[in-house]
Amino acid sequence: MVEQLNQAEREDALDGLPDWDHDEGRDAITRNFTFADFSEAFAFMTRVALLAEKADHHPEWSNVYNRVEILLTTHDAGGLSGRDIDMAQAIDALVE
Ligand SMILES: C[C@H](O)[C@H](O)[C@H]1CNC2=NC(N)=NC(=O)C2=N1
Repeated sequence: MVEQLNQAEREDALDGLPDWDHDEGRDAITRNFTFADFSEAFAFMTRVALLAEKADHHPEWSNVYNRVEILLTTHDAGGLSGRDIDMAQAIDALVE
């Protein structure tokens, strides 16, 4: 069973992820990425896909040409969990 973050954990986690927005309706975090072209965007998605498989935690996402929109939430918990925060940090590390 995966537990949702409580309010204090949620605030701490979001403070540590300044590039991510909290979608309150979904209880999710989102970040938009823009790359030079489709090839760069898809290469990034490939790297995220490998992270997701390794963690068994998968993004909701979309891609239009050089843009990638990622939403993270934990379906098994019905909202944000530590798994989303870990995944966001790992994704951020890919683009640092
Ligand atoms: C069976 C499998 O472990 C679960 O369905 C995993 C897979 N990936 C997942 N990804 C996300 N984002 N949330 C989940 O609850 C989730 N659950």
